[in-house]
Amino acid sequence: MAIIQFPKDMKWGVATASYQIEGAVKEGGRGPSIWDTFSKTPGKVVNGDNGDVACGSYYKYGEDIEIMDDLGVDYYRFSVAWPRIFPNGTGEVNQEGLNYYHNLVDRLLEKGIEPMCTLYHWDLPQVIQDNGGWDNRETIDAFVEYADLMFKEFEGKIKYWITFNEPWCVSFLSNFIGAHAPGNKDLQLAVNVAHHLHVAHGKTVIRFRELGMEGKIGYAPNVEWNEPYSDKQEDIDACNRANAFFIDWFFDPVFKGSYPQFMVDWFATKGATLNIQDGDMETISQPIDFIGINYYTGSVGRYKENEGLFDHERVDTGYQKTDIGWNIYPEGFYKVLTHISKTYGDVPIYITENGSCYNDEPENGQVKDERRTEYLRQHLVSLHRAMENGVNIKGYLTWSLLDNFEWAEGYSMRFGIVHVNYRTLERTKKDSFYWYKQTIANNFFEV
Ligand SMILES: CCOCCOc1ccc(-c2cn(C[C@@H]3NC[C@@H](O)[C@H]3O)nn2)cc1
Repeated sequence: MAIIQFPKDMKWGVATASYQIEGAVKEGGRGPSIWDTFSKTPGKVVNGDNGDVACGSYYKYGEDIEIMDDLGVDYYRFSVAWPRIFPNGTGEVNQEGLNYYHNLVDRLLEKGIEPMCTLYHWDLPQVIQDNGGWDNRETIDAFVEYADLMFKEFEGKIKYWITFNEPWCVSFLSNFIGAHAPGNKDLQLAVNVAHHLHVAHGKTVIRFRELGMEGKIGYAPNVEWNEPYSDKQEDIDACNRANAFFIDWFFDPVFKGSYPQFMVDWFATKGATLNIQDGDMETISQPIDFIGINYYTGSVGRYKENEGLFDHERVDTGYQKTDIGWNIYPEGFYKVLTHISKTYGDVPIYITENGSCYNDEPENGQVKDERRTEYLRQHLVSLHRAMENGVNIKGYLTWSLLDNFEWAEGYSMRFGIVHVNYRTLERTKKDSFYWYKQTIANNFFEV
């Protein structure tokens, strides 16, 4: 048996998001979000599921925190629902919404758990969407107004801030592929949205610095790794494009102050151009304190003319898959982390999401989810290997604490280390929960 030992200052945690766990969508003064609209649109979400109740965490957050206390986490990454704070997106502030998050944060701090707050995890106020959403540059300032209020309100309590979760999902998945809210299918729109998210991120970092806030700020892109099927240049180029879709497009503006030219040119051939205003790139590339990396999967890929957006196809080389159909590819975790470190420097990295979908159900009060434990084990081995190779990893937060509303998959797909009965809202700690608890306590595990 080998021991995988993590550094003494390694931080461990769990992650969730507001629309996926809170429920109480019409309570506490909350206004509607685009996910309330999208989930109620027939055909958009499996089984017509929605976040009306979810895990009931608006009322059960105390129980969730007791579970986290038992788990022994250092950090809890959650998101704030913008429409709980500004029901109409801007203007009048909803004190009940602020009170909810104060109660949550205060309870976390009582337990010695560090809150890591995501300001935007996809639940855009519907009123903002009605005014053009992220395609409208006015939304940038609306977001900065929201962030400014949150910084001031939670000063001294929240010390880790994430501006945007997975800008690739907010832009391309939601406005080009159309699988997530608001469900547009327009490449130019998606490119506009991505740019406006970047500008909003940069302006928020500037505001954070102007306020002289104690704490750290970053953002949390989702990445995958596409490995060339062969050493043929066309396969390498195709995978470079696929990787740039998730990585370069969202890292270069922040860390280099420019978009990757080969991708700008490629998008131009597809009819999508960048609409950059004076000062935008300087705004976007404000130095940040950390970056959150969300990694789930990857693939071997190769060139295929006229296939998809990038003349690129995934090759099924026999990787096992999770219950949501994603490849189990721990090698890709190591490769993407070493690529990011080599390309963008020594920026402190928190793994803000990594986890797997397995739909095991309780039997006699136990959930035997050995496959999830094996996924965790394999990916933590890759993480450790990346750290041994110099990648500046500060912490690991698994997705997710709870089974929850998995967007277009609804409640059909379970990512939690704790099972949720969506009829009774009963929580059941899975076997993976106990393995993760032991790993956190030991700061090592055996392979
Ligand atoms: C080519 C067509 O493809 C259609 C679907 O394409 C995707 C891609 C990626 C995802 C996806 C979902 N998650 C997990 C979430 N991360 C944030 C948190 O809220 C988790 O619930 N990460 N990526 C979904 C769908």
